[in-house]
Amino acid sequence: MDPHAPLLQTLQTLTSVLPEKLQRPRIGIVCGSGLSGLVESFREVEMVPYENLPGFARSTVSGHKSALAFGLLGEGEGVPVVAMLGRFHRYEGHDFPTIVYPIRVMARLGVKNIIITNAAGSLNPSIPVGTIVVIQDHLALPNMTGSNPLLGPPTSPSHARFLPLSDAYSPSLRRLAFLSAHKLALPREALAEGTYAWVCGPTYETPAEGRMLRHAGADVVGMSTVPEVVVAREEGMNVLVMSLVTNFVVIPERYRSIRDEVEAELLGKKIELPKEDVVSHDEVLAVGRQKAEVMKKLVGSIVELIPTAPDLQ
Ligand SMILES: O=P(O)(O)O[C@H]1O[C@H](CO)[C@@H](O)[C@H]1O
Ligand code: HPA
Repeated sequence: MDPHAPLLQTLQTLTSVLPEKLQRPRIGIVCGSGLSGLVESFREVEMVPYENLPGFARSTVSGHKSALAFGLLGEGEGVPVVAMLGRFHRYEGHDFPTIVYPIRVMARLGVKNIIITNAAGSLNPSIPVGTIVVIQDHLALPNMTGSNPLLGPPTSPSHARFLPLSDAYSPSLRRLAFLSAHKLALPREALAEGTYAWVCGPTYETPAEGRMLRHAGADVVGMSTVPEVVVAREEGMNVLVMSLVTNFVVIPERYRSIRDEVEAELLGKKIELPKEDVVSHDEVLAVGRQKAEVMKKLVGSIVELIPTAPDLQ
């Protein structure tokens, strides 16, 4: 896809269907697997299906809708926001310009701060299922091995050819996440800080892959987000990422030994086997549903605080 061609048409379509007060959202939100319910706290919502928007693909993953939601969030007049109800993943077969197209649209609508959510597996024994991890850094094997979302000519002459990512995750926005958790009286363990590993998917990790990512310093792993972060940074946005831990990545301390089992069997002995978990997308969506309310409140509170932070304007 030529990423430039439809941008103007997309913007014209949005201007023609949206009331004026929703046309310049200040904050963008990306809803992860099972997290599209974030839109329930918006007021004066206008939904624009992706199929009506030139340049937009359709999401094919359950737990992801296919619409942009515009609305007002927070007390008083409310802050104009736009949310992606459904994102695009590389494993769906979308190319990178398509995956990040909605982020480029948000940037042209005037979004300066973006809150990206996702569902992720925990690699860290001290980060249990249900925790919301405020991402401080990422580990992107695809970026390092030839599948970087910025491959190819820059989409604008104003974009840096070599984008620094050491400052990708805004400390000011991360601060607002923890302040919000305090304001909402969430228990301390509801939130954690950590590093997100991006894998292509759609396979979940083997134990050896999970172990490698853990040893490499990742706390959670998922199949999205990093392309959006990279492009949001290229477009000059401040980025906050919050991962909801929906499952543990299976990393057994030692492998079940089939040889031991056979040898024991031959000696007439029985070996007690530990139960081995297998992750499923249904499990991922179920935890999303359980934690929808907390995530909604947290995002709502952060959105309300952003206009009060001078360095985020
Ligand atoms: O990252 P999001 O879109 O929240 O979804 C996560 O959940 C799916 C796997 O269950 C994958 O798409 C993974 O990336
Ligand atoms: N691995 C990769 N992506 C995921 C996982 C996981 O365990 N859980 C949710 N998204």
